[in-house]
Amino acid sequence: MELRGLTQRYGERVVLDAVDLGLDAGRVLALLGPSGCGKTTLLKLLAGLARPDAGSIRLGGVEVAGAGRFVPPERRGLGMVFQDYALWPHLSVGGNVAFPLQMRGWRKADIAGRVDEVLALVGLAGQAARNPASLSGGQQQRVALARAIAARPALLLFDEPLSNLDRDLRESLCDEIGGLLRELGTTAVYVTHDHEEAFALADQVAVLGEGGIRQLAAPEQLIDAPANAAVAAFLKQGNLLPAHLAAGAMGLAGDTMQPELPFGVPADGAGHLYFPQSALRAVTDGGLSGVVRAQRYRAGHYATTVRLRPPAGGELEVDWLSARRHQPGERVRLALDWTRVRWLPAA
Ligand SMILES: Nc1ncnc2c1ncn2[C@@H]1O[C@H](COP(=O)(O)OP(=O)(O)OP(=O)(O)O)[C@@H](O)[C@H]1O
Repeated sequence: MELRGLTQRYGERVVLDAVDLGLDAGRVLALLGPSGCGKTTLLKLLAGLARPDAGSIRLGGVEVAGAGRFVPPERRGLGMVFQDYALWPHLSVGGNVAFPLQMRGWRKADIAGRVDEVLALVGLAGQAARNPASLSGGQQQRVALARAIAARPALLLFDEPLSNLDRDLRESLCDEIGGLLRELGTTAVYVTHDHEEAFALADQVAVLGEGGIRQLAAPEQLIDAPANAAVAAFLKQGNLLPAHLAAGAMGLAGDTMQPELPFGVPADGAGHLYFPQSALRAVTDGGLSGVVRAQRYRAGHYATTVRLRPPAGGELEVDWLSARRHQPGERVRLALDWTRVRWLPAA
């Protein structure tokens, strides 16, 4: 899949602004971003449910949208899974799965075998005769998944497929979809606003925002090294503290420090420190001073939120893994393991 300069406007609003994006065959890409950032718009352009205002889309080396060229959805070789399952209520489970095969002119005998095969793949062996309405939400989404993969599409598109399901089911089905995609080796684009889902499923995650891709990276890299403060703030996988550097001294949460920075010291000015919760430890002297605001026990430690003294008022908090229980309001001092700190530019 290759997008070049892909642009989509609604009236004055530019939702996608000259987006370039590539995905190798057999890989899974998650599109992650806040509500309204254009995830669904991008998916619709890929599916052929909308025409881009500018730019091009190539699938399997073939241009399906571009200057003067537009291949309709049914000729793009895609499978789609939607949030609301979108099963046809007048067809049985098997009828739903068979439908795209019938549309593609498969032979009857081949269709029956393939329907059984994909229903077994999604854990619904022997359920072909059932009415979709008699199934649970999770089972209905499995039928939709079976229908999407039945014709062996070159590209699978998912639009928040798990958001109507409860948490336990979401997690287990997410793992199953991930396993299935790898087993089939299908290229997939998966839209979600759930970070955990994106990290669990995808080889690559594109964080969308401000009309473009803020960062495209593997989950580990996004979590460990977000490209900038906006990405880190959206992902919430670590602590983010505004900081100010002037002549080697760092202004941080009301204190001035002269840290041994592990990174090349950037030019003087404003930025953010980014570090994992485990980079903080309690000390009796020095460090950042703050007040415990909330605490929750998690196997082996207390996940603790500490409110710092921001230099110019307002709220500034860090998350810290403490070995013991603290009372809300208790004063603490936290030292930072500077070897685990990154400096992030503002945007
Ligand atoms: N047909 C349309 N006409 C006008 N504006 C639209 C249309 N479709 C989407 N938009 C606007 O474009 C922006 C991006 O919408 P889109 O549905 O792609 O966002 P999203 O990232 O998928 O959001 P969500 O997570 O809430 O589904 C939104 O501001 C939306 O209101």
